[in-house]
Amino acid sequence: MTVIRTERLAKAYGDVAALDGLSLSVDSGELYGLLGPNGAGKTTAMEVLTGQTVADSGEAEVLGVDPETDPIGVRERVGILPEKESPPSFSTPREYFQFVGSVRGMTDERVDEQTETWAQRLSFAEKLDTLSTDLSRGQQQKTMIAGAFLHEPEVVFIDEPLANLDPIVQERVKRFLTNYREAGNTVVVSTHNVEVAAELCSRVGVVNAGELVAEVVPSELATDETLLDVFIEHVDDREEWTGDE
Ligand SMILES: Nc1ncnc2c1ncn2[C@@H]1O[C@H](COP(=O)(O)OP(=O)(O)OP(=O)(O)O)[C@@H](O)[C@H]1O
Repeated sequence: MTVIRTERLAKAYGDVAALDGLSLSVDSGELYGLLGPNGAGKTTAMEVLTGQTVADSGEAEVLGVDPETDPIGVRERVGILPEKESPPSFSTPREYFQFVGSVRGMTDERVDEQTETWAQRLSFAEKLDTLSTDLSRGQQQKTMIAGAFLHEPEVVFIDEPLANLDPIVQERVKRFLTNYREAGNTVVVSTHNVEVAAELCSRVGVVNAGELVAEVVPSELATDETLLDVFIEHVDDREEWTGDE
């Protein structure tokens, strides 16, 4: 069943075309990767799909809801991990989870349960009552990840989820995401990390200059081909510095 769909989405910021005819479709139970270079339009696509910004033209639908006409309806039903945001500096992770829980209509008991579960999953129980401003960047990221999944939404949008996490926690988050999808939920992950996309995603959409330029099922790649090969084939058309002098 299709749970996320975009049709010829376009959005410009001044003369920059952030989205330029993006069409894609994601089924329930997929861990779908949006893979693209810096500035490809991944974050803008996630923002349109979660009702945080409006496209200039084209269509978008999440769980049958149009994020342009009913942005609150979409946000009620999905989890979101934005790329650049941190938990509010004046609150502790526990308070942030209580806030998320109240917005998401969770009972206090469920919030407490989930707070303990996530603190254990990501090893930050001793930081639950520390002001966010005094947390490390990775501890803030753990708080944001837990916040996105706290109410166990059936669709979750996550932007660079592994940023700032140590390798052990990265592995735990990857395993969690795989289990979450295997339980029938849908996750869209935006990244420019090819290895993460290849390892984690059931399907990857390569986005370049605001359009979908390729789709790949990593497990079906030929043995002599990698996701990086596909990425470079479709994206590396810029005559830029290669790293050699
Ligand atoms: N609020 C904004 N105002 C002006 N330009 C913007 C704005 N947001 C995005 N852009 C531009 O739109 C383009 C797409 O940006 P976007 O953040 O969607 O890319 P991205 O694929 O998520 O990139 P990255 O991987 O670097 O995070 C870029 O050229 C960016 O500079």
